[in-house]
Amino acid sequence: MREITPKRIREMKGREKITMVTAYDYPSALLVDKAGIDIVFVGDSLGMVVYGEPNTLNVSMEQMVFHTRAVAKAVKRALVLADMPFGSYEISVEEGVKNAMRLIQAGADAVKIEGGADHEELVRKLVRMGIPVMGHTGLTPQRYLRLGGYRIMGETEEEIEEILRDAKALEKAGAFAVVLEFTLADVAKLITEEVSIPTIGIGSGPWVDGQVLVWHDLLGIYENSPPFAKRYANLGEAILKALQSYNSEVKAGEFPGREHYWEFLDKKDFREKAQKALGRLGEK
Ligand SMILES: Nc1nc(=O)c2c([nH]1)NC[C@@H]1CN(c3ccc(C(=O)N[C@@H](CCC(=O)O)C(=O)O)cc3)CN21
Ligand SMILES: CC(C)C(=O)C(=O)O
Ligand SMILES: [Mg+2]
Repeated sequence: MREITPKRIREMKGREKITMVTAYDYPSALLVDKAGIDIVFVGDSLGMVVYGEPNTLNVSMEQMVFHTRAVAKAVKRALVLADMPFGSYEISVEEGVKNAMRLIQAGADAVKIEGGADHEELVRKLVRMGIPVMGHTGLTPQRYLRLGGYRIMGETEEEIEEILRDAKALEKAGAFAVVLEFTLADVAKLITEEVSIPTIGIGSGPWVDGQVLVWHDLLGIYENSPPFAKRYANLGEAILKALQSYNSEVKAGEFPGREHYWEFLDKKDFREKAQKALGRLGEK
């Protein structure tokens, strides 16, 4: 059992801000855990930042299982959360249960589902079975086609009502937290006050119980980051410089240098061995 549990996350509301960052592979998950981040999150955003898709609609259960397994191997302390991808939980509660179990068996401590009111039954069933669930409302990227792109949510009375209904449904069904993505900050504040479970915001302002960012946005290794993401480093630039140095050093014959290879000290010894090896090959 890892140190950060859904119960701990729940208890952080009103006491300490919750931090969450995505990771999709072993080395990045090691670093997120080591940094003291509370939740290491295998998001379906991997479809975009790892696989180059224009949205998150083509992410499969297989991809989520493989990436979750790699991340889970690295994490000792943080809570490991895995996204349920598009198509893995909408058709029936049974399919949702089966797929959530696959993510748990791959090493996740909890799963995240987009939507709230529409999936109350699934959330309740998973929680009863012992699978902790995080909800997700506001901008739900899996509704990309209906929304006609990614945009801020909660401008109209109807949208505010929908977000409130989702958050309250999730609380009632037993979810341990809810992501509020790209809502007006006032709406996120209202939700945070209206529900007893922690709200984790992304692009929804400061009046929430925690924040989540995508690894590639935070580190500056993705060109199409959303406008609300903050770049804490410019690793894209650093990586490009390193690759250009390698390229020019190989072309110039400067790499590998003397410290990066091993040679026979006794050249005569080598010539004799090579002679014998060549001769033996010739006999065949
Ligand atoms: N790299 C990355 N970071 C994220 O935070 C993230 C993903 N990918 N993929 C899944 C969702 C999608 N997200 C997004 C992406 C773009 C905007 C956005 O508002 N972009 C433009 C407009 C784009 C459009 O017109 O479609 C903007 O300037 O508002 C918002 C949320 C947040 N999530
Ligand atoms: C944007 C976050 C919350 C997400 O769902 C993801 O990275 O997949
Ligand atoms: Mg997601």
